[in-house]
Amino acid sequence: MTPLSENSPAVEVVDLRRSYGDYEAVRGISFSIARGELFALLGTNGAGKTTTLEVLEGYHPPTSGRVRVLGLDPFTAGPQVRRRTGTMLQEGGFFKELTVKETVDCWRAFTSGARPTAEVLARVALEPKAGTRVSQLSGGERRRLDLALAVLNDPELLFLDEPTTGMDPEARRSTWHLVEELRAAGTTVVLTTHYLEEAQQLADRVAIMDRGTIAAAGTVAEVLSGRGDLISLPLPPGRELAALPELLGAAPSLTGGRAVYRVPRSAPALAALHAWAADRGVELDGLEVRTGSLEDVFLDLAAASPAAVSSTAVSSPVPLGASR
Ligand SMILES: Nc1ncnc2c1ncn2[C@@H]1O[C@H](COP(=O)(O)OP(=O)(O)OP(=O)(O)O)[C@@H](O)[C@H]1O
Repeated sequence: MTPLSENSPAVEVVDLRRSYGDYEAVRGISFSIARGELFALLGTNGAGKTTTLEVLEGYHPPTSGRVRVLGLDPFTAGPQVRRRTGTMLQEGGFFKELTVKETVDCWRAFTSGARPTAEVLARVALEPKAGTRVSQLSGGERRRLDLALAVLNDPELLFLDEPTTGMDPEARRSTWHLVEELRAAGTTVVLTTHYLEEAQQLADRVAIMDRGTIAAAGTVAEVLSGRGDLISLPLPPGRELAALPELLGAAPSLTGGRAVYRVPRSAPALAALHAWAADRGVELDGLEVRTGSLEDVFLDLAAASPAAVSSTAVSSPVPLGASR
């Protein structure tokens, strides 16, 4: 067993490739995750996130490239890695006839160092459902049970594959709170999500996958840097507003009933816009300004590869596509 020094990364991926038959789902990606970091793997549908996660979790070997988790090869050293990691899969494999409490008791029986059942249920606010059969839980409650089981023994490294899918906004926020607490206690977290607000809220760093490669990576600020701000007005524009592309130095994209202009910085663009409007007595009704978001990065990826992204990306939190 290779020891993990304090400074070695919790996860190291070098030129990972993974094929299913002739189809290469992951095409040579590299990244590393420091201990205690929360890293979000984002991407379009079918981009290769789950495949990457499954290689990290030791379910598949890489087709080529090198992967280390807590200093170990997760495929050949599966049991050692699994003792120190927690995993919340997209689909939990529950016995549906057991109650919530029986499910936790059952998992505790074969997990060393597991927390007491009452504490586990309290962590995810499922105490009132302790006696309910798993088959009668809502989708969001089942995800909370999944999460409780993933953190049963306070893992050093936690894999969360779309943890809040199906949760209502309150449950989502309390899950974020729990994930933040775990991270504050030093847990490294690898998260995949289609909710971009979730990544913006939680992640120290993100990598955005598209068709098996990493299209952008860094802190959210780094990924957004240089992308500019967005100024938008409702459509149809008044006749005078036809001059705006020249004034703002950008042609608009037409989306959601609005003309959206991307400018390098909003402050000088707005000053020029208001001066221009005051000179001509033009009203700028419905003017909105916002900084760029991860959603914009996705919309750009969608424009480059329309088939890869669902068309539902409108407002946050936004599921950019359904789970497999
Ligand atoms: N067992 C498999 N056999 C063949 N192809 C597969 C298999 N699993 C995944 N794929 C294909 O590999 C590609 C990547 O799939 P993957 O599930 O890793 O993507 P993803 O980014 O997690 O997508 P989503 O966001 O839709 O869950 C997809 O085109 C998928 O159809």
